[in-house]
Amino acid sequence: MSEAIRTDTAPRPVGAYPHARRVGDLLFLSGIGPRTPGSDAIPGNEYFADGRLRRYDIAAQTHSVFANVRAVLEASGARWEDLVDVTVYLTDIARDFKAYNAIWAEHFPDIDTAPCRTTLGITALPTPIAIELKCVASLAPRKD
Ligand SMILES: N/C(=C\C=C\C(=O)O)C(=O)O
Repeated sequence: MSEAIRTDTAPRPVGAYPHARRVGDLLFLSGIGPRTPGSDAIPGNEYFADGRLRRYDIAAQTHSVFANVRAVLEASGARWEDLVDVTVYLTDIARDFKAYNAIWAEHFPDIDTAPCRTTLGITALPTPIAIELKCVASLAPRKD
């Protein structure tokens, strides 16, 4: 049996999926991006008059996606420290890895308690975002 979690404190899903699903002591999050809950605005994005993306700010997006992941965790009864595995998708890994990696270290300062991480460069994401996180959290008691 599993429980689907949806929350207004995270960006609305762009398809028919929940923000997270709890299966026993494990919590699986859907891919979460940096869109602002409620408005869909992407922090730091600037657009030309015709709507094309002019520039984006990977630092602003990275802080925002972490805040959104925190919101889903909290709505699910989990904490930041419960994250055990994170897959990070970047649409321009050559440009953005360094800045994103530095912000990651701010949010996970202790390597002994940080989640496992895999970072991938990909061609595109479904919305005009540059970073998306796919996370797994464990609600089982930890020993560290
Ligand atoms: N998780 C998905 C998209 C998320 C986009 C966003 O947060 O902007 C999906 O399509 O599976």
